[in-house]
Amino acid sequence: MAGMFEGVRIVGAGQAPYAKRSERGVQRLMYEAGAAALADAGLPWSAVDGLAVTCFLLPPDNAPTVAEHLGIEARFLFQGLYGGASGIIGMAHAARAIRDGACDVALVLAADAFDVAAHNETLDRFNGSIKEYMSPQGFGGANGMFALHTRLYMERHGATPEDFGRFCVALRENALRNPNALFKTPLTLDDYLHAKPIADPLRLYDCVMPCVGGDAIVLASERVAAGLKGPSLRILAAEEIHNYPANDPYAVPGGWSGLSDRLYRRAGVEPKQMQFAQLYDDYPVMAFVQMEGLGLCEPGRAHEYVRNNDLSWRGALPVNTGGGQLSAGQAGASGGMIGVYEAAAQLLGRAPGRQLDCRLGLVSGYGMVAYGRGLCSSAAILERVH
Ligand SMILES: CC(=O)CC(=O)SCCNC(=O)CCNC(=O)[C@H](O)C(C)(C)COP(=O)(O)OP(=O)(O)OC[C@H]1O[C@@H](n2cnc3c(N)ncnc32)[C@H](O)[C@@H]1OP(=O)(O)O
Repeated sequence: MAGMFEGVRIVGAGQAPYAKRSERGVQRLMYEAGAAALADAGLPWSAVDGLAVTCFLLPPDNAPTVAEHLGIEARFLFQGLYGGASGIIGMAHAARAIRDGACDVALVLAADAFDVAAHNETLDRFNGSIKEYMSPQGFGGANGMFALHTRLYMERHGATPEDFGRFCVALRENALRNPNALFKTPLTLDDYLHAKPIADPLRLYDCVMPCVGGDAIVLASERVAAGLKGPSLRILAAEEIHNYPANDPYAVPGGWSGLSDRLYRRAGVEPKQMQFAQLYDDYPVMAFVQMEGLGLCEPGRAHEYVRNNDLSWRGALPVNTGGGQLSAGQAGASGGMIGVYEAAAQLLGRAPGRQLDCRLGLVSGYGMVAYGRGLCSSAAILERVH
């Protein structure tokens, strides 16, 4: 079957390791992640002629200044404006540019240098409803909003704190095998349940920890990929949906149920074939909604799925195999690139300490950058070619 991204391959993945703090600026971290991905692919910087920068907190920098900083003479540039959905969207745009002959080798990258003051300012303003309705009441930031979503999910579906806790514990188990993850100590369900309250019902480990880091992948035309020694991946399908109308105004928002059928149909595969899922885990409840929308479990039943299935590397469908944002850290402005990186690294066989035996996997993204329901959702299915 002729795919959506015929003639395009993912050939490398790299990271600037996550850390709590660093003196290195965001451009430096992007350079480090890009250099690691290019070294992984076996390509020099001079081969790069396309760039997708997916950090949504980039201003006053922008994609041209990043290209300038990295010394890339670009024939394709993209800048992500879609929050945590941007990584997948940037990858898809870069793949289209290669498919259509605009460029041959594109870096898709993001990094976050994490400045506490700028971060707090952003969290109070980065979404219309938080800025205009919640922050003025002293209920600002993403923690306040997702506390409401979490409570709603609990009341509607009967989820318990233990269900969210099991999710966080599984991700920590995955992070312990990832040398680049921020969190290095085990987390028990008891630790989770007794952690400090943040915004009821959220506890500390329901929240991502903002950090420094960068993620990158390299896309190339089949012609370029054929000259490289390593394995390569196909993007079987990538979908995005924005401002997805919710039939139910009280449902936890998210558009994956609106893109899921198309995604699997265009990829020619089924949810049960997935060998991992890299979900956008800003809060466990959003990962639950992604599992449901993307057909990994029944609608409204993710909490039961988490009770009955091991989501760690030991289980049949490992989730967030590097620890996800909840346990590897949230290089928060990176537009969901952690999931894109982890999916590519796993399939390329370049996930030291945590490598799965896999050929096919799912990644999804989520951006909460507009008013209440004007959200950005994305997902992609990647396959190893050889
Ligand atoms: C982008 C999109 O479209 C959608 C999204 O992603 S929305 C999500 C955006 N991100 C956020 O909102 C960030 C959420 N996190 C937070 O606000 C903060 O981490 C928090 C309020 C949960 C905790 O902050 P805090 O109470 O000030 O903790 P702080 O005093 O900094 O740290 C105390 C300890 O807890 C640890 N810690 C802090 N946050 C942690 C977290 N989230 N998880 C685990 N440990 C954490 C620290 O490492 C520190 O440990 P040590 O004493 O061992 O050094």
